[in-house]
Amino acid sequence: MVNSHKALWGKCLDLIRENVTEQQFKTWFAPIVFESFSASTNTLLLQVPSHYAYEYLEQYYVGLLNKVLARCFGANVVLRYRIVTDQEHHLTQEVDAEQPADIEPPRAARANQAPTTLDAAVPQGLNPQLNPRHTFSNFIEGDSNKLPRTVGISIAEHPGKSTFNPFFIYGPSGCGKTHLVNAIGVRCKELYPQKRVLYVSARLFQVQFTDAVRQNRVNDFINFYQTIDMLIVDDIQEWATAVKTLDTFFHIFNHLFRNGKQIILASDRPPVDLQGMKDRLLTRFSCGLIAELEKPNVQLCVDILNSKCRRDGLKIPTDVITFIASTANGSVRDLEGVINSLLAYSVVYNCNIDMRLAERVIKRAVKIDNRPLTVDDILEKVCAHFNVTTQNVFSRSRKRDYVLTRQISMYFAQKYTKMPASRIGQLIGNRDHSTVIHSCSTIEKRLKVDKAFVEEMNSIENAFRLKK
Ligand SMILES: Nc1ncnc2c1ncn2[C@@H]1O[C@H](COP(=O)(O)OP(=O)(O)OP(=O)(O)O)[C@@H](O)[C@H]1O
Repeated sequence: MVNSHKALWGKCLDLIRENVTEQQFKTWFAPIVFESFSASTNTLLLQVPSHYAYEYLEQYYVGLLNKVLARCFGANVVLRYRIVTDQEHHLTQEVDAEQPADIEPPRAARANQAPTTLDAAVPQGLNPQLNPRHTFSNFIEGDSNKLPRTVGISIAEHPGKSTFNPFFIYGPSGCGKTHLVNAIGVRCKELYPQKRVLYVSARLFQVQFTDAVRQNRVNDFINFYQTIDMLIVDDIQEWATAVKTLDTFFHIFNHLFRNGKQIILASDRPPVDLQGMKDRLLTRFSCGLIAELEKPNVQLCVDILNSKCRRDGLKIPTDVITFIASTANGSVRDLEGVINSLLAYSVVYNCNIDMRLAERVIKRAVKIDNRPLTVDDILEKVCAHFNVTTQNVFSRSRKRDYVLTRQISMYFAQKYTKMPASRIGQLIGNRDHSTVIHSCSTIEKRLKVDKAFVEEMNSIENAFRLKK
C-alpha cells in the first residue's frame, strides 16, 4: 500500500514537472520526500528540507500542489508537511498545508520559462502571519502608549506614505510591542486587503536566511522580501551579532524604503543601544519615527484588566483589579497570568474571586523570598533574563549576551553576597579576581550613563526578591 501511495506521489511529481520549469522542479519539488499517506484521515505527509522551502511552496505553488494532489489522491486529500528544522540533529516539525485556494503558480511556471528575479516577485495570497486577536480595539490606550498607538493607526491607514517610515518601537518586555505591531498589520489588511503585509520575528527571518544560504537561494529569499508592502520585524535586538543577516536585511530595507513600502521594527531597546549593528543600518532605523512603549502605569493596568474582564465575561471586584494592577511591575503579560490563575483557582475551589483569593493567588504566583541571595540564585535570574544558560556564561565565549550576563552576575554577586572577588570569579566560570573587578567597574560605568540599562538592572533586581 505504501508503495502504491508513493507511486501516486510519483505521478504528482510527473504532473508538476509538466507545469513548471526544470529549474523550478529541481529546486522546489525534487527535494520533497514522500513520508506516508493515511487512508483513515486521507492525509498525505510530505517531508520538505527547510522552513523556507515549506513557505515558498505554500506561497507560490499551493494552487498547483492542490490541483495535482486532487487529481492523483482524490478531491479531499489533506496535505501535511514535515519540515526539517535542524538537519544536523534530525529535528522536524509538522504543519498542515493551507486549504486549497485559487492561487496561481508564478508567471514563469505558467509560461514554462526559466524563472527570473521578477517572476519571484509576483506571488499571490501571502499569509501575513499576523495574530488576528491583536487589534487596536483591544489595545488599550494610556499615557505610556498614546503616541505609538496613534502613530500606529496613522501608519495602518496610510502605509508607506507618512514620514513615520520606518516606524521603530521599543520598550521593555510585556508592554505590548508585539500586540501593537500586529494591530497595525491587521488594520492595514482590513483597509487594503490587496496589500502584502508580513509579520516576521527577527529569529524566524534569520532562520529562513540561514536556510537560504545553505540551499544557495539567497536571491529568492531577497526577492521574496522585496515584494512586501508592509514588513513588520519583531525583536530585532536578536540580530545584534548576526552580521550576514543584517547585511541582507540592509538590502531589503533599502529596496522597500526606496519604493515607498512601510517598514515597522520592534525591539527591546532603542537603535542607539543596538550594539553590534553597523551605523549605516542604525541611521536608517532612525530616519523615520522612534517611539517608546513604556511600562504601563497602574491606571493603564486597571483599564487593561477591566477590558479583559469585559471581553471574557469575567466578574472581578474593583478592589481586586486595583490590587492586581499594583502588583504587576509593569508587565501586562504578568497581569494576564494572574487573572488566568485566579480563574483557575475560582473554578477548582468553586469560590468567588475576591480579595482573599487574589492575595492567596498572588502570594503563590509571586512569592517574596527573604533568604540571603547566593551566587547560584543570581546566576539563575540573570541567565533567565538574558535567555542564556549557565554553561554559556561559564564558557570562554565572547558572545555579547554571554559576556554581559557574566559581568552582570559578577556585579550583583559582589553587591549581594559580599564574597571576595576571587571566590566570585571561581563560582562564575572559574575566572580570576581581576576579571571580576573589571566586570563590576564596566557595569558601574554603564549604570552612570545608560538610563535603559539602569531600568533593565532594576528589573533583574526585582526578580531577585520574587520567587516563583
Ligand atoms: N495596552 C494594552 N492593551 C491590551 N493588552 C495589552 C496592552 N499591552 C500589552 N497587552 C497584552 O500583554 C501581553 C504581552 O504583550 P506583548 O507580547 O505585545 O509584549 P511585548 O512588548 O512584545 O513583549 P516581549 O518583548 O517580551 O515580546 C499580550 O497578551 C498583549 O495583548
